[in-house]
Amino acid sequence: MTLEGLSSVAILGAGKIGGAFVRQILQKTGIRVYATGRRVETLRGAESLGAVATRDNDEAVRRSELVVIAVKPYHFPQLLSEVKQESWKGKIVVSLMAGVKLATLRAALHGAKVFRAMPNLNAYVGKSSTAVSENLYDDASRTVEEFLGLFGQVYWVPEEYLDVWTGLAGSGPAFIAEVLDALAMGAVAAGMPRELSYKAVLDVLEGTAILLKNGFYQHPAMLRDDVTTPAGTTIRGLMVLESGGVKATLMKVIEAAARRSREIGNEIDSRIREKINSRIGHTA
Ligand SMILES: NC(=O)C1=CN([C@@H]2O[C@H](COP(=O)(O)OP(=O)(O)OC[C@H]3O[C@@H](n4cnc5c(N)ncnc54)[C@H](OP(=O)(O)O)[C@@H]3O)[C@@H](O)[C@H]2O)C=CC1
Ligand SMILES: O=C(O)[C@@H]1CCC=N1
Repeated sequence: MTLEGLSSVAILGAGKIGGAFVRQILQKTGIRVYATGRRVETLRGAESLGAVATRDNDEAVRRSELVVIAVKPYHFPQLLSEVKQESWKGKIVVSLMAGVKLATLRAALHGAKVFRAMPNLNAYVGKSSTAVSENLYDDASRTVEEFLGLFGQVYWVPEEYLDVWTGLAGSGPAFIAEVLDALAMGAVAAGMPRELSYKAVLDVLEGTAILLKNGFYQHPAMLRDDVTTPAGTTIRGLMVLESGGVKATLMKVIEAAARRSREIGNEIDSRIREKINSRIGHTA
């Protein structure tokens, strides 16, 4: 199935990332979107974007060919109890939940073609960097790749990289935002108004990203060296950066976020297995 062959998509949990997906799908395609949530504000928000908003997750799944799971990982067990098992059959399901493993998803969503993806909030403007696992089904994989392409760049990666990807690219916008805020505050401390500092720092970010992305430098360290004049201003700043252990700290930031993604995956797996076992116990 190509994207053009898709008539309806369900977004289960039209919150921050789910809402960004709803927005892009409706801006770029004629696909009908069923968006779910619990609070009136969530449903109204989705409706105002042009989605069919409902609290009924089962109905949203039944009426759609492709289903996106965009609830928090710890809400996944509850979501599962709201959708009949047979409703998942034959559906393409793309989970955006941090940490939740393919094995867990496959155990929970019998009969569905399951994908685990990790986008980021830049999906709101079609600039996500999204990793997805695994490329097992010909037709469905093509559909998923085209679908995720609506939100930005798509990379097929082995599942073993997805927790790191979550720490780096999924959480990334928050880390970059913190760094930008700190740099702008530094300029304020040195005497420049906040608004002007913020504008300047965003320009620096954009230009640096373009230089690196377009291959003008093979490595960020080469760009750094071109900026750095002997006994100039940059080297003085770099010395402070080094003595503050900023680079090591940022490396640990990504490591810690990736570790948390793995922990979440294990926690949710135990909860889902318990749920499945108790269901089997019930029917035996
Ligand atoms: N935020 C981000 O940048 C990214 C998040 N993710 C992943 O996406 C998922 C969502 O995160 P985020 O968008 O930040 O979280 P939000 O809390 O903004 O969105 C989650 C949504 O799920 C809804 N929800 C919860 N339970 C149910 C249910 N039983 N039925 C229907 N809707 C339900 C909530 O509805 P209500 O508001 O009405 O309570 C809420 O709107 C997480 O698993 C996260 O790991 C992945 C990549 C980036
Ligand atoms: O903080 C989180 O857990 C989610 C996953 C990636 C971005 N936000």
